[in-house]
Amino acid sequence: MEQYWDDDDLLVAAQSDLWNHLFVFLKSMSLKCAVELGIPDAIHRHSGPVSVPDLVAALSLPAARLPPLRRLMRMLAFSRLFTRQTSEAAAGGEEEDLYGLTPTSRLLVDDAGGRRSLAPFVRAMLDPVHTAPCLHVGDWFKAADGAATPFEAVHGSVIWGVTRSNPEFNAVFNEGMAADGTFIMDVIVRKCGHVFRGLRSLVDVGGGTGAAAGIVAEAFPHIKCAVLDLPQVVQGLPADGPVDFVAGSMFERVPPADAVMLKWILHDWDDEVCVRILQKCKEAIPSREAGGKVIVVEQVTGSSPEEKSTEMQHFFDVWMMILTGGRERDEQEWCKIFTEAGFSDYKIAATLGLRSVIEVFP
Ligand SMILES: C[S@@+](CC[C@H](N)C(=O)[O-])C[C@H]1O[C@@H](n2cnc3c(N)ncnc32)[C@H](O)[C@@H]1O
Ligand SMILES: COc1cc(-c2oc3cc(O)cc(O)c3c(=O)c2O)cc(OC)c1O
Repeated sequence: MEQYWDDDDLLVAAQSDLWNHLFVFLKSMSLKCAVELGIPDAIHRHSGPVSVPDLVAALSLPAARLPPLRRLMRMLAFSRLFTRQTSEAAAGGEEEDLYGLTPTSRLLVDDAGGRRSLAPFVRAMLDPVHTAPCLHVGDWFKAADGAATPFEAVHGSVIWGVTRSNPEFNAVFNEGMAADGTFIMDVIVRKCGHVFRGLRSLVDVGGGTGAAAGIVAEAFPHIKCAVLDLPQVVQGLPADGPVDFVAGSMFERVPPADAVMLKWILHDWDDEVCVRILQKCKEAIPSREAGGKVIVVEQVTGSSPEEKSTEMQHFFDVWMMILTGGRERDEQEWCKIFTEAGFSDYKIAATLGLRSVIEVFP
């Protein structure tokens, strides 16, 4: 230890690492700003790399914001959200950096009817309702008031209570989840459509505003698709579309179907509650021989050899700890929950990035 502190190179490297931990939040906050300003859309509309003066004009920003926008764009390009190239100076003019989209910022562009834009997801996750509890995790650890999560300690209610009492946040949250639902279900039906083949009906439990179920209905028109979610989520949604909406609670009754989908639901809850949810799902489906199954879309931690993915899995686990009191699980932990809920077998049908599609059989 002594030796370590005697090495100035290590000392300075440790300080740089500390700064990295300290200021990495500026990455999220600058991303939030870029989405709020609509920078990815503006670059897309320009159909080619764009200078900062052109961006200021396209976004109708005050001229005084030109120098700070240059600095923000330089940082975002360094973080690989945008590309940056220096243009030739026009005769007598100044050199201007030009900014373009990367595959990451392309995900934030609202085209094809907004289908693939993940901008609403960014808005939802970085909404102050979500970020405020992240600033109070230390207080929550020390408090003896019994709040189950930092979210509850700050907002005085679980997240589903806030979506009920705060219509603005309810809309932002549901739009964010729908953006992700459309994005990932498109990939799931392409990459592991066999999971849905042969089904006559499917109910997406906690399926939000029906984005994921809508993709299944579009890809497999013969499957009768329904969504069960809380009243504040499904009320007012169209009754004549490809998906039927049922207002209710998965703790009371799951509508009968060949398959139940649980996408990003179980990680919101502790093991005992997951078992109860799965038991309700099991009551809703026929036997395995008759085609019954539960389709779980969740992370299986430890399944990726990449350090970056593993870091993200830890982030998710802490995110769930802060917001819902849920957790991420490895394969053994999933297996235990499925078995305790009375299921006989499961199969990891595919792993797409950070999430896996798991078929769970009665
Ligand atoms: C994390 S979101 C996931 C939404 C969607 N499945 C997705 O992956 O985008 C959790 C969903 O569970 C719903 N939910 C929470 N409690 C519920 C309950 N008791 N019964 C039915 N849905 C519930 C929420 O309203 C929300 O839509
Ligand atoms: C679907 O991809 C992601 C989902 C989430 C996420 O975020 C929340 C936020 C919240 O207030 C309550 C919740 O129950 C959830 C979720 O269940 C949930 O899955 C977060 C992500 O990145 C941090 C996602 O990529």
